[in-house]
Amino acid sequence: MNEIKLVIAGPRGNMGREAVTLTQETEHFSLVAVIDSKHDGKWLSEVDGMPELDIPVYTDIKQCFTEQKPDVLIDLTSPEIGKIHLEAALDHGVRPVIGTTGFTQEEIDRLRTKAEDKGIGAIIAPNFAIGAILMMKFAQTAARYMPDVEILEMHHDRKLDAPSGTAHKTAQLISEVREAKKQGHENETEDLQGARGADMEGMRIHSIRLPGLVAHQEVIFGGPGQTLTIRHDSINRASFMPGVRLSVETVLSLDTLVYGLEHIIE
Ligand SMILES: NC(=O)c1ccc[n+]([C@@H]2O[C@H](COP(=O)([O-])OP(=O)(O)OC[C@H]3O[C@@H](n4cnc5c(N)ncnc54)[C@H](O)[C@@H]3O)[C@@H](O)[C@H]2O)c1
Ligand SMILES: O=C(O)C1=N[C@H](C(=O)O)CCC1
Repeated sequence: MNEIKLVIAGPRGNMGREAVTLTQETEHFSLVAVIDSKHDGKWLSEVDGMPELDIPVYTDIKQCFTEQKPDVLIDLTSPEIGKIHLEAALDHGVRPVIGTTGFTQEEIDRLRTKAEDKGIGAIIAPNFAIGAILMMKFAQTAARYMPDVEILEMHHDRKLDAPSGTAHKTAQLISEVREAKKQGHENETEDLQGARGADMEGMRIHSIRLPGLVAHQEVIFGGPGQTLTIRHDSINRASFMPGVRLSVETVLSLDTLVYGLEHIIE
């Protein structure tokens, strides 16, 4: 396979560190620069706790793209910054692989049009773990037969966004196969605000944040006399790296924006 020149945004984070390791362990991946919120002009090796790599650190993504001309950007920063970086990548003809969440459908549609106008691929992946993609696919299938469903997502307590991108995507996939439906008792009340969770087309989404967790989700279906629970657990961030690698390799041959790895692992 040809060498792929990569830039990682957020290299000091939990995911960014794993991604830096991935680039070092993958023969055809060449990490040419990283984008950090500080340490501009340093080498990665000069940043506390980072590996001994002579890779330049930039704080200005545009400067980075102009000087390094990477093929692919991997963004693992925050929902707010991920959006800005995706747009900057498209503007510079760099193919973005975005791991951050929080994109609205309108934003996705607009960015897809932009990617298509430029004729380059882009991937937004709310969850890179293959098991999580399967959980979502299985949940979509189950919802055709058991439309009463609640989603329980559980993450570490450093997570900024709620509900998780995965829960949101799961609800969206389920809504493609089931009619909107109010669940629970028609006269139910919330004596404590939020007790019934968020409401998406009648599906309830509950977000748990605790130290010790990484990323977990249960999709619980209920029908007369039975329940079905589909559960996925990421027990460490290495679980996301095969999906990151697949995304980088796939985005090169796309000419549109793909939202969700379920479109890639058919
Ligand atoms: N898609 C997935 O499978 C998946 C998996 C895990 C996490 N995530 C998402 O990825 C993101 C990162 O997760 P994490 O656990 O590594 O978080 P983290 O807080 O450990 O790391 C985020 C890093 O981004 C850096 N950063 C912030 N602003 C920046 C900027 N302007 N430029 C460059 N770097 C900047 C921070 O300094 C930090 O080092 C989150 O949005 C999270 O929800 C996605
Ligand atoms: O750690 C996080 O933050 C994660 N976010 C993703 C989400 O919002 O769905 C899933 C993987 C971990």
